Amino acid sequence: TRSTRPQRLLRAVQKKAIKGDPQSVISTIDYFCRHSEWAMNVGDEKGAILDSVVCEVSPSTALELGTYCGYSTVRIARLLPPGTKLITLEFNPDYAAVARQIIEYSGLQDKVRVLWTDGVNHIYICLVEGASGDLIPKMQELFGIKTFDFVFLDHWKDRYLPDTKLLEECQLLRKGSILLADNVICPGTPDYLEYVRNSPRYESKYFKSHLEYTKVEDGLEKSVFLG
Ligand SMILES: O=C(NC/C=C/[C@H]1O[C@@H](n2cnc3cncnc32)[C@H](O)[C@@H]1O)c1cc([N+](=O)[O-])cc(O)c1O
Ligand SMILES: [Mg+2]
Repeated sequence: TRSTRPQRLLRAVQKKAIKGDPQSVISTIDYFCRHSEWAMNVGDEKGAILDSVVCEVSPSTALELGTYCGYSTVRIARLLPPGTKLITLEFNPDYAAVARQIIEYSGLQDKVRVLWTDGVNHIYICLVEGASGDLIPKMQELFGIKTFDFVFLDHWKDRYLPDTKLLEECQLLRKGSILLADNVICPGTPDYLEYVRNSPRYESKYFKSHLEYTKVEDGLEKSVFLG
């Protein structure tokens, strides 16, 4: 059967990127998506904004919702000091398999710790297969996480708001926690945007950019949880 787009993206990384070099993995994926096949990675332009926010926050605990191929996982992990806990959630096993290989190819697998959700044994790779709605309530129990300093939202757009409310309910956000949301214009997350921009519990700011690898407007919304 025909390969999938994530598999073709992985093959491009294995063929063209320098093993153990995260920047080369990132550049290879961006080149592939610009010149061969578009894919829904946050991309280089919005990725630079993501980088600046990660550096500014320098989180000791971080959560990514929607790993997909692991592009933004590598972008984030390459900026984190060792010992940081970056949990990335992906419920599609095929995407998770590709992401794990891309994370390992970049040499970041020890930095990006994952705990499986099978509850049987904890294999330390930071990629958890499971749905955010099921996993968020288990963060303390499974990973010993008290609160997240940084959350990157890039999964199904209608999950941003329910998962943000779930993070609040599970007390996984503290005063000063930063939420950074991709695609708030395209494809758009209107209910999430309305919430973080009008809730007294958040201070929000929009970073105008473009949809990855295109000239279409898109942007990132950075929201500080005020407690
Ligand atoms: O649709 C987009 N992203 C959805 C991303 C979804 C990814 O997150 C996972 N997921 C979903 N809910 C989950 C819950 N729990 C765990 N993984 C989950 C899905 O298995 C997929 O790997 C998108 C679309 C465009 N676009 O131009 O069309 C551009 C973008 O930048 C995008 O991010
Ligand atoms: Mg996105």
